[in-house]
Amino acid sequence: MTASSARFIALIPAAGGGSRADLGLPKQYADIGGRSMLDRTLDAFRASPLIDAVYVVLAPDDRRFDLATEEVRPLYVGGASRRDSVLAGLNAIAGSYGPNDWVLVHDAARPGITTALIADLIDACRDDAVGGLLALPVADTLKRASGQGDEARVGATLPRDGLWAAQTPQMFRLDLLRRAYAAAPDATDEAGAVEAMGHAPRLVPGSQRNFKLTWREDFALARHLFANE
Ligand SMILES: Nc1ccn([C@@H]2O[C@H](COP(=O)(O)OP(=O)(O)OP(=O)(O)O)[C@@H](O)[C@H]2O)c(=O)n1
Ligand SMILES: C[C@](O)(CO)[C@H](O)COP(=O)(O)O
Repeated sequence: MTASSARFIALIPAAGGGSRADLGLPKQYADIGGRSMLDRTLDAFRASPLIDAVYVVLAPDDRRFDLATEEVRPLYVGGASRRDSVLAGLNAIAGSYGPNDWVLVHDAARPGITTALIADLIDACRDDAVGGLLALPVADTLKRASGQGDEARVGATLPRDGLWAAQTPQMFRLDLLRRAYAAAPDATDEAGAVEAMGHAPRLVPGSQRNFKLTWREDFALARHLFANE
C-alpha cells in the first residue's frame, strides 16, 4: 500500500471512570442536551468523508454502550489507564489494517471536535514522516506550585514561550504507534510515546471548542456550548 492510499481509522478511548467529574456514572455517558457525550464525540468521525472506520474502546464490563451501528465498532478491551486502553484497541484492530494505515486517537471526553478540525489534522499530517496532533499555544501565565491544596503557593513563574497544550485527535501510523506505546507504559498521550522514540510530531492548531471535559463544571459549559448542535 502506498502512503497516498493509506486508510484513516478513528480510535476513541471511552473506558475511563470519570473520577474527577464525579457525576455518578462514567462521564462519557453523561447527558449533554439530550445525548451522551460519547454519542456527540462520535458525530464528527461518523460524518467525516476522510475517515474509513470508527472504533470505540470500552471497558470490558461496560453495559451502557448502545450505539452499535454499522458506523461504529465497539471494542471491549479497555484497560486501567488511557494508554492501556489505546494500546489494547490498537492490538485488537492490527490484524485488519496495514502497518502504514493512519490511526486518529481521540478522547471521548472532547465532544467539541468537528469534521473541519479532523480535516485540518489529516491535511497537515498525511504526507508527514511522523504524524502529529491538534494543540493550542498556551495563553495563560504558568505557575509551579509549592505545597498542595489549601497550602498551595507559587513556587515559580515559568516561561511559556513555545509551549502548546496537547489536544486530540493525535494521528500516527498504526505500526509506529503500537511500538511506541508498547515501549512507553507511562505515556499520557500518543505524541509522548512517539516522542520517546526520538520523533518530533507535527503541531497542528486545534480549537478552544475542542476542550477536554474533566471536571463537573466542564459539563455545564458543554451543555451551554453544544446543546443546540
Ligand atoms: N482507563 C482509561 C482511562 C481513560 N480513558 C479514556 O481516555 C480519555 C481521556 O481520559 P480522562 O479525561 O482522564 O477520562 P477518565 O479517565 O474517565 O477521567 P478521570 O481521570 O477523571 O477518572 C477519556 O475519553 C477516557 O474515557 C480510557 O479509555 N481508559
Ligand atoms: C490525551 C490528552 O487529552 C492530551 O491533552 C490528555 O493527555 C489526556 O489526559 P488525561 O489525564 O487522561 O485526562
